[in-house]
Amino acid sequence: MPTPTGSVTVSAPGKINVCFLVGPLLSSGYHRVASVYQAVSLLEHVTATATDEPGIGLSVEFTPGSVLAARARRRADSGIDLLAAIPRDATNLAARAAALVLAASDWDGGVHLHLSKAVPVAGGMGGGSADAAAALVACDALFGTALGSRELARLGEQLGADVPFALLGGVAVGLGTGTELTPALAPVPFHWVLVPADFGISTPRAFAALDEHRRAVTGGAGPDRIPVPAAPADVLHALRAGDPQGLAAVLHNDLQEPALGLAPQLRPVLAEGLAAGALAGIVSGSGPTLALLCLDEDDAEAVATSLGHRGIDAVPVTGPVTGTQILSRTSG
Ligand SMILES: C[C@@](CO)(OP(=O)(O)O)[C@H](O)COP(=O)(O)OP(=O)(O)OC[C@H]1O[C@@H](n2ccc(N)nc2=O)[C@H](O)[C@@H]1O
Ligand SMILES: Nc1ncnc2c1ncn2[C@@H]1O[C@H](COP(=O)(O)OP(=O)(O)O)[C@@H](O)[C@H]1O
Repeated sequence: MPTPTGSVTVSAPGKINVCFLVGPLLSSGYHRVASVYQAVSLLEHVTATATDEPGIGLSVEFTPGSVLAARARRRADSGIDLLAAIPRDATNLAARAAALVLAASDWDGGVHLHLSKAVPVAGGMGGGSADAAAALVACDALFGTALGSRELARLGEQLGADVPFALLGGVAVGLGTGTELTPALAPVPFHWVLVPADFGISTPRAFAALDEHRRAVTGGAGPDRIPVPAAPADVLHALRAGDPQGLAAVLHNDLQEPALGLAPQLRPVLAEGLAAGALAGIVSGSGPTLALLCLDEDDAEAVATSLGHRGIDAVPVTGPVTGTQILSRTSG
């Protein structure tokens, strides 16, 4: 392998689960799911730079011009540092990804990762997973490990259930714990308005709340007895047909009620989104980001503007978009 020099910058998308069905609880603590992922045009960027000193360095910013950056500036005025929610040590998903690629390389130096974040943190949109996917691809290109997409997906799976999808992008069905991916067709863009919350929801807490609810309604029967969910044909049909009204009718997330139970203040925001003209609204993944599906680009702009007038941050996006992409490479 050649000596790594310079930097590689890679982008990776956040995601919405347009359908998320949660099946049985496994002994690993994970659940079997059927997830229909759609990658959307809210991107994370990771720049990996080779360093002579061993180890993994990390710096993080909110992408200049993003809603996250604007919000962070407002909160900084009240003495709150929103970047503090992002781990800067070896537990950061991007650092863990870099460590896996370093281990597969013969480079005895290190790497510095710079994360530029536009996806809400702990928002149910897979931002950390996107950072991990981007770091895997950036380090693979930097170290010349040429791991290939299957091996990168295998490493991604070790980092989190959403990482393989962030590598792939587009639209895909995820079975197993969400990592067994089959790409699906969605030839026409869909228009969404994202409403990021100013707090996070822990993914394990949302799954645990669902399990508790299931225990309560089944009179104690275990969440391990829930049937294994299958890919939803109606959702895949609406995506293939490019039919936003059809998709609006079948959006579904088993984690929505648990997330709304943990964050009831989201209910009126969902209602405001519908009143502003969205076709339907859903909690993305384990929340708390809301994804409002709109008829077309003009409607999405109008819904975002209307919510903005009511003091609610709202970001129009489209999907599907591609997975990880190498954007630039400098040679030191
Ligand atoms: C819910 C989803 C929907 O896409 O996304 P987010 O809301 O986190 O973005 C995913 O299933 C999350 O993916 P990810 O955030 O990568 O999860 P991981 O780090 O692998 O797992 C965190 C924890 O979530 C729970 N978990 C995750 C996936 C799964 N199939 N079953 C689970 O029960 C487990 O408690 C696990 O310890
Ligand atoms: N690169 C990263 N960006 C954001 N959060 C990270 C990252 N690495 C680790 N984390 C941790 O993972 C948690 C979930 O982050 P994130 O991926 O943004 O949300 P979600 O799993 O809801 O999509 C955060 O609360 C944080 O503690």
